[in-house]
Amino acid sequence: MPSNKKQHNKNKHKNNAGNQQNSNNNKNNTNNSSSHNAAAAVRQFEQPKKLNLSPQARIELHELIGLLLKTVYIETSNPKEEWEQYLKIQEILKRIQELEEPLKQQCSHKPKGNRLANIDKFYQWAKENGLQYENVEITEFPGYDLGLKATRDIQKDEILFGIPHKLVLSEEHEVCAFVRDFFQPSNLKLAFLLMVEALKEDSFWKPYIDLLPESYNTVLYFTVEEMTQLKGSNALAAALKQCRLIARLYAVIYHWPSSQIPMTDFKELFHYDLYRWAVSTVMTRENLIPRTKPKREGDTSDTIAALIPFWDMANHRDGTITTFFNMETQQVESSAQEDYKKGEQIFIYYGDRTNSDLMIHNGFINASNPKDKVSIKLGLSPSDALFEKRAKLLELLSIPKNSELKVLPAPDFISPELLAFVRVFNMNEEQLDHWINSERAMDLLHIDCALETSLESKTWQYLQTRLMLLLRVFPQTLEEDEKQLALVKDQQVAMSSRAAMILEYRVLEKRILAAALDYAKQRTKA
Ligand SMILES: C[S@@+](CC[C@H](N)C(=O)[O-])C[C@H]1O[C@@H](n2cnc3c(N)ncnc32)[C@H](O)[C@@H]1O
Repeated sequence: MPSNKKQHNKNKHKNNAGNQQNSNNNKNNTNNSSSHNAAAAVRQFEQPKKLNLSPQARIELHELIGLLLKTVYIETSNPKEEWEQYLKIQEILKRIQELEEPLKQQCSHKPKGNRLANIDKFYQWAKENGLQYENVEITEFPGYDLGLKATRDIQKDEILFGIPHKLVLSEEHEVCAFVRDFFQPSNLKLAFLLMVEALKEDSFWKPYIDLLPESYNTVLYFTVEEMTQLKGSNALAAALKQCRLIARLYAVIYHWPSSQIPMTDFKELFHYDLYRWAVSTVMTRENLIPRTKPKREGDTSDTIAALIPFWDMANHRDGTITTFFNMETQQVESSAQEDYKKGEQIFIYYGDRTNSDLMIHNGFINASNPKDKVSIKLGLSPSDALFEKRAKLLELLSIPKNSELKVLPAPDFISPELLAFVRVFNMNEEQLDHWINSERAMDLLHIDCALETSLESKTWQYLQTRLMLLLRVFPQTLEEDEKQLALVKDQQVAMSSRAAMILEYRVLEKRILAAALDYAKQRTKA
């Protein structure tokens, strides 16, 4: 923190080097709350007025945020209403972003120019604070932005780097009680903390923040046109929900009392674009680490979300998780999941995620994702005369009566729970009674469970119809999308990387559905 007015004003107009110097000089003070408070008070007093919006802009913003709050709290009851709500939210946010543009322009979280231009300051800061890395460096890789490169041949299981706890940004750093209690999920606490640090010119984390991307490909950055391209897909509902949640949190934070916020000029500087950046930074880069401090009231999980500088430059490839928090050394350690030749990109495995999750939360997809799945929503109708019996049998199978069940890639196609649900759904009363009283009810989860031919045939017929309907909801056929994707990959059609990701996502989802449909057809014939 700057300790006097002169120093602060000087920094305001300084280049990065000046800020970095200041950050290094003050890094040991970041946990000293009395000097923090005193410095913050000075900051508030001397905050240049140009950062503030005009009174007219503030009045309009205030009204728009009121409208946004009303809109996000409307409960929708079908996909059409959800979509209309999304459009309304986007329209309000668009005007909010226009009004807040001066705040965005002045926001110090924006890396100055090319990200790699900030790399030396990052390394200096990271090394001074205990980062241990040899044989690995941050560099650019086409299609990935930044990534980690092996600077010599590396063998599987070799330790790649160690990152001390001091360099790990988590809720255990300075989150005030109000913020801590407000956000349940650890990653939302962390996003708030990052946002506050990004607004400080002299944050301890500045060299790290300056190396982060300026924007992301998460759904929070999708245009309405891009979101439209997800119509019919499995990912749409979750994507809209995410946009609505972050719009709601933005509006709620806007109304927080200044006295509760751990930064004096926060209310003047806070804006939507900064919030979606912070949330997206956390979503695309977080890792879970064990708590090092005792749990407080309301803390349920033993792990917390954390941003881990340097580690978070590694891109994803299928494999196994090789990053661990070493409690003895209090370091995050990562080992090589395979052999690497000098100059090759080093990948880590982010964990099992569907392409829908990857696209919504991580802003990329994995074309050969072995963990991909497509959900089908199924539920029992309370007006069904056999509702109670079906519900009872489903309970015996530990399947909720309203479920999202999974269609899987080859060679599985239909998950055991989906198959069992559809079997139960198609049983007559006699069959339900039989299976409720059978010790072998769990056999219904197995593909080759001995069932009456008529029930088996109804089951596969039902699955065929559902899969066909899911494919028909898309405005474009699989063949049309595949053709378009081939043209994009051959560079015969120009498309933004985000639009190409959405197109490829649709292709992958439809391929899973189409392959499962073929399988269901074969089973019907059998
Ligand atoms: C933890 S960061 C990795 C570093 C990042 N590439 C950067 O430039 O800062 C995760 C982000 O990297 C990109 N990424 C990671 N793995 C990828 C992959 N297999 N394909 C494409 N992009 C990937 C995505 O943008 C993702 O949100």
